[in-house]
Parts: sequence; C-alpha cells; structure tokens
Amino acid sequence: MVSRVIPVDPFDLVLFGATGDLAQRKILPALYHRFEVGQMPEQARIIASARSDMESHAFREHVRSGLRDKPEVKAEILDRFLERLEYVAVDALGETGWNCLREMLRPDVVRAFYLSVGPGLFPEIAQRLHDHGLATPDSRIVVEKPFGHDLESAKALNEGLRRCFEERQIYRIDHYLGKETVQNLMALRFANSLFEPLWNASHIDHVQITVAETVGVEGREAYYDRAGAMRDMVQNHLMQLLCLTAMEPPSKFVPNAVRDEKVKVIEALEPVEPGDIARGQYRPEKGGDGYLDHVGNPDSRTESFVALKVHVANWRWAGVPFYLRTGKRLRARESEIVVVFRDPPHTIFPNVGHLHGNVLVIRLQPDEGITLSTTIKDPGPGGFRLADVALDMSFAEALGGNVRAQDAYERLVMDVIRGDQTLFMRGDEVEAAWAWVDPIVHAWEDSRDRPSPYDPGSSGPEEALMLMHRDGRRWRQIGG
Ligand SMILES: NC(=O)C1=CN([C@@H]2O[C@H](COP(=O)(O)OP(=O)(O)OC[C@H]3O[C@@H](n4cnc5c(N)ncnc54)[C@H](OP(=O)(O)O)[C@@H]3O)[C@@H](O)[C@H]2O)C=CC1
Ligand SMILES: O=C1O[C@H](COP(=O)(O)O)[C@@H](O)[C@H](O)[C@H]1O
Repeated sequence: MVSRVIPVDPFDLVLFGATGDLAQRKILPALYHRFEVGQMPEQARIIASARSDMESHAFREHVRSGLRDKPEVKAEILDRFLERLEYVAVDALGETGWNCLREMLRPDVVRAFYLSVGPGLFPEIAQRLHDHGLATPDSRIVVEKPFGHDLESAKALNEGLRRCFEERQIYRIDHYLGKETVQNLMALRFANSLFEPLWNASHIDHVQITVAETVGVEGREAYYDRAGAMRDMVQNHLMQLLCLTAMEPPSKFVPNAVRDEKVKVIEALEPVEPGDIARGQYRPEKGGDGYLDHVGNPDSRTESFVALKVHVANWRWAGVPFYLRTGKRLRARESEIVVVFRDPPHTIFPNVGHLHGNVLVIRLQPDEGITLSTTIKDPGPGGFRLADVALDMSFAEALGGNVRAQDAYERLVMDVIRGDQTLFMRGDEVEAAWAWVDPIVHAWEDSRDRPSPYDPGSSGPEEALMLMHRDGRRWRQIGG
C-alpha cells in the first residue's frame, strides 16, 4: 500500500534552538524526510536560529554532518534539502537578530515559529515576536515539552503565550500524539464497529499502559532530576494514551471535538491513593553507575520509575482500573496499551486450566501493531482442550515492507503547516493534567520517603508488581 503525499502550502518555518540536541536529532531529520517524499513545495523555507553567530553555509554544513551518515539519507537529496535552510543568529533575551529575521520573512506564505528551546524562553520569544511585528494573526507558534513544572508554572506559560498569540495559533507538542499507532488507537476505536460496543466497564476488566525504556537519564540529568518520571512521562505521554483509550467518541475528527473529550477524561480522574502508587529509582549496574551517580546527586529522591492505579470516575469506566507504569533502564524498550476483557460470564468447558482470554494489545513501539488474543480449541489429540492464540498484525508487514514509518515529528511539523491542531495539547488540557499530577508529586516532595531501588534490566521495583498482584492481576511482561 503506497500513500499519496500531498504537498503543504509554501511556508517559512523559523526554528529557534536550531543548534540544540532536539533540533539536530529529531526536527531537522523530520524535515529532511518530508522534503524527500515531496511534501515540501518549492517555496518552503526553514530559517534556523540560535544565539551562536554563524553564516548560513556553516549551519548547513553542521546539519549535513549530522545527517549524511544515516543510512536512509541520500546525498543528492540532502544537498537539495540544505538549500532550503537559512541561518540567522537571534538572542531570545536581547535585541540581536530580530530585525534581520523580520526582513527575511515573506508576507504571503504560512509562517510558523518552532520554539525548540528551554520553556523559560517561551514567553520571552513570544513577546519579542509580537513586539518586533513578526507575529501575524495567522502565524503559528510551536512549543516543546515540558510545558511547565506544575500547574502554577503551566498557567504562567499559557498566560505568557496568550498575551501575544491566540489559542488557535498555539501548538503544544506531545510527540506521542504523532506516533502512528497512537493515532491508530483512534482509528481502531472509532473507525470499526467491532470494539466500541465492548469498550466499557461491562466488558473490560482492566487496562494496562506501559512505556518502558532501556535508556537512563544520560544527557539530560539536570532537567530529569528536577522532573522525575511522573512529570517527564506521566503528566504528558501516559496521560495522552490514557485519554485516547478512555475518551468518548468525539462528534467529528476536528481539534476541539477531540480535545474536549480528552479534557473530560482528565477531569474525571480520581485522586490517586498513596497506596496505589509505586516509585522506583534504578540501582548501580554491576561494576557501574546507577541513577544517583548519573545525576551526580547522592541524596536525590527523584523517581526514575513510577507505577500507579488510576480510576476514571464516569459511567463508562466505573470500577475499571487503569494501571500505568513507566521507567528508565528497564528490561526492554516497549510501549503498549493492553486492554484485558472480562472472562465469559459462564464457562461450558470444565477443567480447562487458566487461560488469558481476550486481551487486546496495542503496541506503540517497537514493531507497531495490534494483537488480539482469543481462545480456541486446542487442535491436539487430548480431548476437548482450550488454548490461547494471537491474531497478530504488524503494521510494517500489513502496509508492505517498503513503507518507511513516519517519525512522530514528521507528522507534527507538517500538521503545524497545515494548521491542524488535533494532535496538539490545548492549554486547558495541560493545566488539567498538572492539576491531577501536582498533589501526587507534592506529597512526595513533602515526605522523606525514598523511591524503592530496582535493578537495571528488570521490570521495576517489587511494589509495582504488588500493585497488581494484590488485585489478583498481573502485568504483561516487559520484553516478553
Ligand atoms: N533533547 C531532547 O531529547 C528533548 C528536548 N525537549 C525539549 O526541547 C527543548 C530544547 O531541548 P534541547 O534541544 O535538548 O536543548 P539544547 O540545550 O540542546 O539546545 C537549546 C537551544 O536553544 C538555543 N538557545 C539557548 N539560549 C538561547 C537564547 N537566549 N536565545 C536564542 N537561542 C538560545 C541554543 O543555542 P545557542 O546556545 O547557540 O544559543 C540551542 O540551540 C527543551 O524545551 C527541551 O525540554 C523535549 C523532548 C526531548
Ligand atoms: O519526552 C520524552 O520522551 C522520551 C521517550 O520518547 P520515545 O519516543 O523514545 O518513547 C523520554 O526518553 C524522555 O525522558 C522524555 O522527556
């Protein structure tokens, strides 16, 4: 299956923080790929910007050296892509560069400002874009995560941005929303008639959402030690996965209809009981370093793992627990949503042993796909026995081996140019998520308790396993 690429309108994309890690590792490669597939029209231009003083050709060489060794990058296409790049030095906190930037921008194309800089600079840059006359009524501003450290700081960021831009112009990135399978979750639920009638407390026993990473906190130690897993991952990525799993069908697939439904889920979340949370911090590896060494803070009480049981208090989900967990240095890199259906109300097959029954696994990464386990008759000779089998669908295989999956940033940047906010978080959504997270992290900060240590390469601390065991349930094995 080959999908047709529709070019977007001509644009000027100003990338602040263009020399930084995220821009080099994610945003510029994403733009290269959209160029390669023909989604960028002739008149599309990327204006890279940071404080460092350099000429455009030096910046292009910098980008070339980061991209040219990637196996999927073609030298001749890279040359043509680099011609679309200009560089201008701008100090977000001073006056340098703003006039130059204004002169470069064209009046008759889509104008977008991507702020790949620390969140402390968001209001500063928004204000200067406004004061220097660069922000037009139709221009767009894109901001990276973290969107605040708590409710108060998120409100301050929203106020800072809204002084200069309207909500319809603000694109708050959560890159999980750009992942193919995350969007497939909506397609699965709302483009099929099979699942939705069963998608409620009458038929679903519980839901598990796991985002497990093998990496530690390397490279972002200072930020992470202030944030921890709850702020870094649960407040945004896991919250979004929970919302898309639990929300009511929106009336249309349009930004505010989708986002209204997500906000209702967040507002329906019950406060979490302290006994329903497990926190962990990874130990030193044999002969190596652990979390405390990595962040250079022997007293750190920041969690690199968290698991929690969450309830969505509404008719659809009454009594259905959602178990969430995420952590660093775990056994495997694996993100999935597992929907465990209730057992049949009555079994006509005695002595069949324990089976898993119907479990729908939506795999976000790696090997994106969907598996539905069902119970069938075991074809073996030993009488009437039952067995679990998986109906397995890997997207890579289903869509043809030669289709390269789009990276989340590719989709999101092009959605900005198209002016589609569906996959971006609205201001009230972010604030609602912080309002739910704040009491949890503040309680940790007020207590002297430490997170439980866990071994690198494991599934997290024992307490996380107990969270489900005591309810008579089990996590799906990470990397299993
Ligand atoms: N890196 C990652 O994996 C992820 C990052 N993010 C978020 O993305 C944003 C950028 O992160 P990252 O790329 O890692 O950060 P870096 O520290 O690597 O880069 C920061 C960029 O901002 C520029 N900058 C800093 N101060 C100023 C200033 N006063 N005026 C103009 N430009 C300035 C820097 O360039 P110069 O020094 O030349 O001015 C540099 O280009 C952050 O909000 C981060 O939280 C989100 C998810 C993942
Ligand atoms: O936003 C973040 O996400 C990454 C995980 O993203 P993935 O696409 O690789 O799953 C995480 O490592 C990082 O700590 C966090 O800030």
